[in-house]
Amino acid sequence: MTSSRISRHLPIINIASYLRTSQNPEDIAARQATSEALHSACLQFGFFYLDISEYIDPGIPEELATLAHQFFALPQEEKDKLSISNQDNARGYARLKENVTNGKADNHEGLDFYRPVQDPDPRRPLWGENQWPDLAGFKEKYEAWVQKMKDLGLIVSRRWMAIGLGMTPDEWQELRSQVDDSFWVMRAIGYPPLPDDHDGFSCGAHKDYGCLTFLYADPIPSALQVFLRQTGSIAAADATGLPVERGAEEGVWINADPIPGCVVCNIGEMWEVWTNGLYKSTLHRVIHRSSSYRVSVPFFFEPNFDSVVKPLAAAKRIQGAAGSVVPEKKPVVYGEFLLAKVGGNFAGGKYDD
Ligand SMILES: N=C(N)NCCCC[C@H](N)C(=O)O
Ligand SMILES: O=C(O)CCC(=O)C(=O)O
Ligand SMILES: [Fe+2]
Repeated sequence: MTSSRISRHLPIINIASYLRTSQNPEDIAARQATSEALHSACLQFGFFYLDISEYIDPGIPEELATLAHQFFALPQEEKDKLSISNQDNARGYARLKENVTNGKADNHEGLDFYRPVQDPDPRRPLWGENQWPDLAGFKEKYEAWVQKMKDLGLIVSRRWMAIGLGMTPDEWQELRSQVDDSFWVMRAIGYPPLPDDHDGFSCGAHKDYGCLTFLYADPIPSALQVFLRQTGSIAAADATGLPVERGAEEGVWINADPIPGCVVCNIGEMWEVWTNGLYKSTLHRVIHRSSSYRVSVPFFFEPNFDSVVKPLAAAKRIQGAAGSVVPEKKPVVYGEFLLAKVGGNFAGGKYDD
């Protein structure tokens, strides 16, 4: 069994081997192959599918989507009761077009949850309390998902970094201490079809902020799109890509349609710093035009709030061995970076003064 196959351009990587801890040669070889597939997926795309069907029953994320549909179908005044303005302007419900990307209103509504904090204070940015809908099973099922996705983040990082990036056990322990209390974010996003006259996107082009995003979405094609920079290999790989964009950087937008049993996974900007640019965090956007209401549930596995993210020795060794001279990226305190990002997500935030 191979752990990776190329389909619709983005690799599909099955993590089953990571769930087995045995040291028999077959399992070791399978984990090696999985890590190599992750490494090359990130060198090439920064985006891939993780087949998690042996890790979690595929019916479980479908239940999350069903609950999200129920929530978004409530009357506007019911949804507004959970408004982010009740809290820290981040945790809770944001109306259609309240989120802004690249200066334009996004045609989606969303319900955001963050890692709970010890001493909540709604006046402190990001430090309020989560607001859960009063729908049977909602909180329990989403909280169970948070636990599974946090574990997945650690399982994937550990094997991948040790084998794929060639980290020593000590180096992994050091990195582990920066993600073991992840300041995770989870969103339920609701996308009505994009009106023809809307000046913007369902979600404008952006990079994710942290480490790893695990996205479940309704099985609707042609919504999420990923920007592939136009390099020789990508140009050759692309047969059905959308029209080439001419801008600062050339490339193609390809669809990342849902695949049963898989989550779409991409690396965020902190990974770009850790790998000193060896891995690139990839732009993506959502253009949802089909007639149905679309729901997606991204889980963002992020560093700890206080983590100081800086280029890893393992990445610099790889760059050194390849003879590439790469200027070293500056350290970033994750929590500060996140605060600046979230502050920019709204047209006129309450912390603007
Ligand atoms: N935590 C994450 N990645 N949330 C999604 C970001 C969506 C883009 C955002 N409005 C922006 O302009 O950055
Ligand atoms: O809804 C999607 O497919 C993607 C959403 C996304 O990229 C995000 O929330 O960061
Ligand atoms: Fe995203």
